[in-house]
Parts: sequence; structure tokens; C-alpha cells
Amino acid sequence: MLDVRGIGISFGGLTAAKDFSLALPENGLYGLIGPNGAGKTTCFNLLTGIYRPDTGAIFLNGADITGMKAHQVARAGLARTFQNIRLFGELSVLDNVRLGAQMRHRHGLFGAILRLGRQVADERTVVRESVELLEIFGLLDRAHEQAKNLPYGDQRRLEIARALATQPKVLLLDEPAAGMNPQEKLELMELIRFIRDRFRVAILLIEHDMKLVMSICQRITVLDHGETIAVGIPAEIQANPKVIEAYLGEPG
Ligand SMILES: Nc1ncnc2c1ncn2[C@@H]1O[C@H](COP(=O)(O)OP(=O)(O)OP(=O)(O)O)[C@@H](O)[C@H]1O
Repeated sequence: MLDVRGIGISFGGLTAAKDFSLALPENGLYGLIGPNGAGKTTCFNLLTGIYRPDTGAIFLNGADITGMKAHQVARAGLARTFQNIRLFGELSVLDNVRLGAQMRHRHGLFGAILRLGRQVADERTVVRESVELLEIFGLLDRAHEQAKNLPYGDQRRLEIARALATQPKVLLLDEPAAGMNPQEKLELMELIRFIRDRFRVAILLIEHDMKLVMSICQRITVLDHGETIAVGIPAEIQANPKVIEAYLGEPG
């Protein structure tokens, strides 16, 4: 579903990502780990069109998306969440998800404002889909609150709901468990599996919580200093001396 072939980027003298490859199958759940500054978020930025790779190519469901802009990548079916939650804090919970769903409909926001024929039908579909998502994520009773007023764990879930509203083929989650307590992490683990099955989406997950990554990911890629140092199933990764060394060298 997502086929990444040797992408890389340098900033000045620093190679932030080098020769990164990945073959994420339909409905797969893979992990991307590595010490701080290893280049994980840089890879997400390359995949989602925030950065343009200096080398390599990216294919989504067979289509070459290399060099596309972020909004084109999103339309092509690659959605993401961010390490630092990026919601529209002043907008309602429902409107945040609506904006995701709106992206797929032809007439967009202007159509919704003009309220003409087809646009009204589109808008009704958008609202229906958004309400369904909020229900699935247990956020429907907060639909009309401002997003910024939600508790932290709910904001993380809302961001995932908004990404799913675009009906992606592939979903990239950047540290979804960051700042969560152990109970919330357990719930999140279940939620990620549920999302994969319910929405039939392939998921690539960046996460520092090893327990979470090791228990839900089928395969894991480990980065260190921008380079891939290991790829394998969780048991292989846990026993890999290069991986252990990379993490032991990490301060704190
Ligand atoms: N736009 C940029 N300009 C210059 N350097 C950058 C840029 N983006 C990333 N880097 C550098 O690339 C390296 C990798 O950063 P990145 O954020 O991808 O790491 P990470 O693995 O996601 O780390 P963390 O786990 O701390 O989030 C870092 O040294 C970072 O400073």
C-alpha cells in the first residue's frame, strides 16, 4: 500500500534521513522507532509532502506521490497526526472532524456557505460522517465544545478522528501515546488495532513507549542518526545488539 524506496534529505551538512525504505502492506500495522533525533518525524515529513526528498521515491497504492505537496498527498490517501497535537483549538470538536471530511467532497467550504443543490447534499454527508466518527471515538457528547477545552487524551483521539475523516488508505501516527497515563495508553493500543480493522487502513506508528510498540506492531524499523539500523518483527528488534546499543547511548 505504501512503498517507500530509499528516500533521504539533508539540512545543510546534516543528513536527517538517509536511504529510508519501507513496504507497508494493506491493513498492516508497522512501527518506526529510534532514539531522540534519529529522524523519525523527518521521515513522516518526507512521506507527507512537508519536505521534498533529495533522493528516492514514494508510491501510495501504486501511484507515485514523490514531490507532491502536503494537501495533494492527503487527497491521495495519506493522513497523519502530529507529535505536538495540531487541532483548530478555537473550532468545535465537530468542526475539526468536518474539515477532514470536507476535503474529500468536491464543493468544499465555499459550497457549504453558498448552500446550493449538490453542495447541501455534500454537506449533509460530511456532517453525518463526522458525527459517526465522533460516536466511534466516544466524543459525540463533546461535539460542540471548543477543541482546546478537551482533556489531553481526548485531543489526541480527536486528531486521529480528523485524520480518519479524510478516509485515508494509510495513516501515520506520530507519538500518539505521548503524555498519556498507563490506562490511556492501554485504551489507545486497543483503539489503534480497532481503527486498523474497522477502517481497513494501513498504519505506521512512531512511538517511544516500547511496550506499546512491541505489543501491537507486526514489523518495526529502527532509525539512528538518520539511518535504518534494523528491520524486523518485535522479538528480533528487542534482541538486536545494534538497537540495544543505540538506545543505551541515549541520554536520559
Ligand atoms: N527542517 C529542519 N532543518 C534542520 N534540521 C532538521 C529539520 N528537521 C529535522 N532536522 C534535524 O534532523 C534530525 C532528526 O530530527 P527528527 O525530528 O526527525 O527526529 P525524531 O527521531 O523524530 O526525534 P524525536 O524522537 O526527538 O521526535 C535532528 O537532528 C533535527 O534537528
